[in-house]
Amino acid sequence: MELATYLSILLFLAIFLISYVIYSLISEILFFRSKKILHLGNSYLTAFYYMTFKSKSMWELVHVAYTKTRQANVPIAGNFEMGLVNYFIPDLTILKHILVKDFDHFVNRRAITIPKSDLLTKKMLFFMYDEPWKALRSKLSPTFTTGKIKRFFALFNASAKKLVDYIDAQTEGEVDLVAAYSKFTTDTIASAVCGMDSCAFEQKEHSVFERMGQKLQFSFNLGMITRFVVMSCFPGIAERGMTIFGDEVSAFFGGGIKSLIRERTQTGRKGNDFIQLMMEARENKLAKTEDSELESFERDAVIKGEVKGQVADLLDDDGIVSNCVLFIVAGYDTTQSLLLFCAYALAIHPEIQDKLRTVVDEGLEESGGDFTYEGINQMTYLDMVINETLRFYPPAPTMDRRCTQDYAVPGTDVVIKKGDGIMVPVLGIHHDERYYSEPEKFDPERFSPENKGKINQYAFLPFGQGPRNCIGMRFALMEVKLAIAQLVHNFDIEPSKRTPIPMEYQNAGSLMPKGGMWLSLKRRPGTLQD
Ligand code: HEM
Repeated sequence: MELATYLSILLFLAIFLISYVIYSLISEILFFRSKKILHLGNSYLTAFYYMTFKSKSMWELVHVAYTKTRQANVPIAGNFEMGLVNYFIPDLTILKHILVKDFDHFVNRRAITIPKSDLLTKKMLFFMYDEPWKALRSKLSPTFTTGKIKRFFALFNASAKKLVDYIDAQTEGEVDLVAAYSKFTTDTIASAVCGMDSCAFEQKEHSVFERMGQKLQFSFNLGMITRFVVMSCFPGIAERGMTIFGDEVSAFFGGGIKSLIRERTQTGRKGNDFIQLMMEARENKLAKTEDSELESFERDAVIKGEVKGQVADLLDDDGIVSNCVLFIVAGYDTTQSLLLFCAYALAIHPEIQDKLRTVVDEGLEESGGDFTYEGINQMTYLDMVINETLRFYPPAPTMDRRCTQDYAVPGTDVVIKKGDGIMVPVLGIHHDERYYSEPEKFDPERFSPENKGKINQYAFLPFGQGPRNCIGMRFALMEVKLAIAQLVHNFDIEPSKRTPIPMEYQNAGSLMPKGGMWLSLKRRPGTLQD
């Protein structure tokens, strides 16, 4: 091809692209203007501008959008995302309707359509819609009750002790807690979800489970973005064998979990893990939790009305594989994020750390020198510190829904159409001075027994709200409380030269520090675990 022809084609394509971008931008602006809704700007151009010229992460970008809505004092704003109308909702009354009261209009997430050939994700609760989601969620809820989580306590404690030894062996002044907590969450998840020993602490290099577990993370690399785009825009192509996490991971988890199910079915042997709980759930052997046992967060999560979906093939062996993998994915990054920011907050607030240590040490003595489930639950100040960390650094800074039936937003003229998306700006709400006085102050006292009743429940959304909330909350909180109790009991935590102050975030699926979480950890002499 001649150079001139080649250049003409390039020029034509460039003009076409620029015209398309301008056309899309104008249509987007006109769309929101006609509805009298604050337009947040084109999501791609805004992302490009802030990430390139202002070095902001995607989470700070969502915060910029939140500030815009606060300044304009509007209950709802919007933009387009991947061709989808996306409503950004900072108003707590509207959120209460969307997440709980009118949940039947917002049962689904904005999730992509998963190819039926992808073993690891095709039956994940997270990606399920409508009646099948309701059926599966109703089946899985009893696997996360207090009694079941209590059974995992000994596993969590064993992993927390390995964590202490691991950190102790590292201490050369400063430690990057990202690696330590990655091993800890891998270890707890491997044993609680699949009854496997991850060997994460035993090996200097990453163990196989750790390596495979890390490949299960949603990240914003080119490969994963491309797969998501193909799955969203060209589901037909995705159906020809495309998987989200790749074949090696599919073979590892798919093969391992299925052979465990087979072995248990043949021998009758039982395990203390989610595989076992799901096998019992599919045989209807798990008792339904009584309403009287539920806290308000869980009562709001109860699915109202008759559940029509059939669960039989959702929890077959493939279904157990998909949902084991979901628990590994959902519980890894989020839990690690909470642990990291809690350690960070304690390092930069020594007075809070001292108070927490006194509570933990006293509790430990009362329970005879080792942590117990009941003892950890009685540490009110530990609960307050974790809650304040979840407010200040929510591991999931946004969450979403998709509208399933046209919906007139109460108190406004806005009608959200079927198929439109909703974004809930959790991070922004958690730092809004309308709901928290001095929101930029890290203050666990907000969550003291006297004060916590004053917080609007829709202004505290670390685990979401309503029937689609986080099913693993109890699991995560117990695991994190134990690990933090072990940390403050065994170490003095201080900032080091490399500690990021102020904090900067990376572009990751959960809120994560940029460049690691370096802290100085000094072993306390005479600790009970010595
Ligand atoms: C600190 C740790 C965690 C945080 C902050 C967290 C947060 C969240 C949030 C915000 C959601 C969406 C809720 C909504 O849309 O209303 C969610 C969903 C979910 N989480 Fe968690 N999570 C954590 C740990 C876990 C763990 C340990 C598990 C499992 C063992 C888990 C399993 C799930 C599942 C299965 C869903 C989807 C529920 C559904 O679609 O019905 N999470 N989580």
